Amino acid sequence: MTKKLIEFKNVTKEYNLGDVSIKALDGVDFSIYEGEFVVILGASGAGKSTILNILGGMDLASSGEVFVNGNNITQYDDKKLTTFRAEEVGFVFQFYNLIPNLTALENVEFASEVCKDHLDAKEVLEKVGLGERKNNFPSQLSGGEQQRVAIARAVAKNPLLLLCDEPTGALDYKTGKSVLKLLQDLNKETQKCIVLITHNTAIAPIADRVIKVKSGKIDEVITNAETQSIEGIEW
Ligand SMILES: Nc1ncnc2c1ncn2[C@@H]1O[C@H](COP(=O)(O)OP(=O)(O)OP(=O)(O)O)[C@@H](O)[C@H]1O
Repeated sequence: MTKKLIEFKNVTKEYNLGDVSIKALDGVDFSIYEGEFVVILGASGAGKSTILNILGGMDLASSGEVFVNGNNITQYDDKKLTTFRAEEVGFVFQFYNLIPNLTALENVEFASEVCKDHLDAKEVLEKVGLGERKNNFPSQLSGGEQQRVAIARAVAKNPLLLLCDEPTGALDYKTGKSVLKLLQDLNKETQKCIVLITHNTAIAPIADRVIKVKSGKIDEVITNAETQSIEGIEW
């Protein structure tokens, strides 16, 4: 049986703003297995980013437990969380957050070289189709190319999982699709677990499973019997 990689157990998150308390997550339970491509889907404000931030060790749950690869990360101290973020999780955000005065290759190396089992930065850049552009600075690359560098940077760490927060949010339709295809291909080729959050229901069929979030709760979990290639999906 496939191994459970991620488990959320009754996770809550409350933000206290003066007298007002906002329940961003209200008893969230789900599991994600090794090698899965999972889409977390929900409307704006549903709690998607909060889930991803807690899963990536960037935010702390108010209560509940989060297991990653068998370890309860809610019990980690700051030092352990820093190592977890640096080595176990690859992040891809809507805005690529590349370092402007480093080349594409240097951006990838900078992030990965601190990791024990990192991959060869040049090879990963080639894999995302940017071998020829390795000496370019971010400002010399298009948005889609910058996002590919950001994906290479995340992949080169050889992390346990990739967390992608609206990775196509700043891209046009066609470029966004090619970035999703890259993620889908990477998942198929390397079996690296990918968790991608989006509000775009159209892309749900590319995932092995879809976790729907609504008002801080899990609304529904859908298993796609067959995943669809992004090329065949229009929206
Ligand atoms: N730092 C914060 N302080 C206060 N409230 C917050 C904070 N972060 C998130 N929230 C609230 O928690 C709820 C869930 O937010 P979250 O960002 O997780 O939603 P989302 O599904 O990712 O939305 P979007 O698609 O718009 O990014 C929202 O009501 C939001 O206003």
